[in-house]
Amino acid sequence: MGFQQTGIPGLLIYEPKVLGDHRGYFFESYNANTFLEAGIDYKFVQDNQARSSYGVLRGLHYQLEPHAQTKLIRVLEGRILDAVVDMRKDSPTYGQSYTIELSADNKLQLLVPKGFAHGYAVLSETAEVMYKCDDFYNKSCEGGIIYNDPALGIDWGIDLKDAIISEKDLQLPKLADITHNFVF
Ligand SMILES: Cc1cn([C@H]2C[C@H](O)[C@@H](COP(=O)(O)OP(=O)(O)O[C@H]3O[C@@H](C)C(=O)[C@@H](O)[C@H]3O)O2)c(=O)[nH]c1=O
Repeated sequence: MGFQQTGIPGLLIYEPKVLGDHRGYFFESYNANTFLEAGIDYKFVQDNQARSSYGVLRGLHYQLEPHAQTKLIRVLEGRILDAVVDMRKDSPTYGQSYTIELSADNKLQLLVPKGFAHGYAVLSETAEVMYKCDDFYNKSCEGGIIYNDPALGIDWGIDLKDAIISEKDLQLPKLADITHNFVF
């Protein structure tokens, strides 16, 4: 319960406290004070929700400054393999990827700071994913990394032959071909 480190600075796992009783369960899926007490102070301004079926792979995406986004990701239904890549040039873990299974059952949330690329693959028949963002969507600031960049070697937990990927995401470059700098 609470916040766990991932080994990548700023990238945290949050596990809410679930209160069960004879009716089912209740939990605070987000409480700004809980985050503040852990020294985490983001002003989330946009919530996104996406439904996808098995094999859908979205990402890896980020927004550049001045609209870079911190994201807090969780799953309302089903299971996903969530993946992030540290793109902060000044980070000791620059270029490292991190993956975690997030599901409606485990209720884990991943806090992804600015300067990371983010994506996920759906492991269950369907999945409903929700994430909070601390800046608004801005199409002109969008960027991304190709999901199968060999330098990252991300295991998405699905057979990539079955992956369902947008045309936009299939055109994304490798990390090594990205020239802009993310420094925070
Ligand atoms: C991300 C986004 C998209 N859109 C629109 C653009 C487009 O018409 C439609 C679908 O957009 P996309 O194909 O970019 O959706 P998707 O591939 O789900 O994009 C998302 O992927 C995950 C992995 C992230 O981390 C997010 O930040 C976001 O980039 O929704 C918004 O209106 N607001 C938004 O915030």
